[in-house]
Amino acid sequence: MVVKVENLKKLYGKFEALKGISFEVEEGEVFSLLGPNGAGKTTTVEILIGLREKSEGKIYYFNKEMEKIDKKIKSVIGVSLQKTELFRELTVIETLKLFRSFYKDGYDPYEVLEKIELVEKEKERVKNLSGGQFQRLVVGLSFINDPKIIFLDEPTTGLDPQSRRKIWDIILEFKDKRKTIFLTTHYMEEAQFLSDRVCIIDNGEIIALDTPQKLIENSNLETIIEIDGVYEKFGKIIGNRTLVETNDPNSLIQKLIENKIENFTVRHPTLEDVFLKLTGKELRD
Ligand SMILES: Nc1ncnc2c1ncn2[C@@H]1O[C@H](COP(=O)(O)OP(=O)(O)OP(=O)(O)O)[C@@H](O)[C@H]1O
Repeated sequence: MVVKVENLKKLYGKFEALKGISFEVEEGEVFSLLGPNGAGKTTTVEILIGLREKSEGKIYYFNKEMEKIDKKIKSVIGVSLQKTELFRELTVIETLKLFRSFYKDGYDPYEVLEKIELVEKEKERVKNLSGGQFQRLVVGLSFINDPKIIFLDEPTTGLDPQSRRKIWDIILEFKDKRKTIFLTTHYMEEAQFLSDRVCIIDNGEIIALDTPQKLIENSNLETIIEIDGVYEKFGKIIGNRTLVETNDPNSLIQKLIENKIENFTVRHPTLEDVFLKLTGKELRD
């Protein structure tokens, strides 16, 4: 086991942001915390990397309990935070070299430059990078010390699909190297695609934890029909769509057609449907 938490609690004043969560992260897995805004994902990550104090509970790294996250542990973890600030006037390569200089061991900055596909931007100032390029640089910095475990807190939030895909490729490369990745995201398709196990968190509590496939199987959801438009008598209304869960799609489709409803898609359930079933809420923003 790489990281384990037991009954982790965090209070901000009287507000309980984490209500006693427990989980274990195994070596070489992509473990995702999936939950909506405010679920407690950043709080969890920042406690695990030693940026915030826990209120209660136990944290273990490599089977050893840690009262404080010490320097030794910090040297084997990599971190990409949501609101990372970099020196805007430095160039990309200067930034990589600077961060590399903080550690004894690690990657050659030029190798990282290649991995994050910013070779053409080597001499560009950080302030001139696009959102996706900046985020790739942040992810690159998270593994410059060749860490054993990498924490990526919502690394793709706000990025376009192509930039998101590039970050996914970097994450998959880590995975191939058997690195342990602790990812937080509120994109269910990201969690579903990248993760070995997903921990669904809402309001500071874990509501499910398993492989994406098992989470879907155990939800007993069968077929989902998504109708364009609001039809309360058929299912749950999500924005301007209606979601219907059914184990008899054929008769439902017939019913829809009889009601002159033709704009719908039939699909397999996703983690988003699991989340909706467990919480009654949508995962999306
Ligand atoms: N420093 C703080 N003081 C008071 N409340 C806080 C503080 N930081 C976070 N919170 C609250 O704790 C809860 C969990 O926040 P957290 O940032 O961990 O959620 P999150 O799942 O990471 O959400 P997001 O995706 O928006 O970052 C939220 O209700 C948030 O408002």
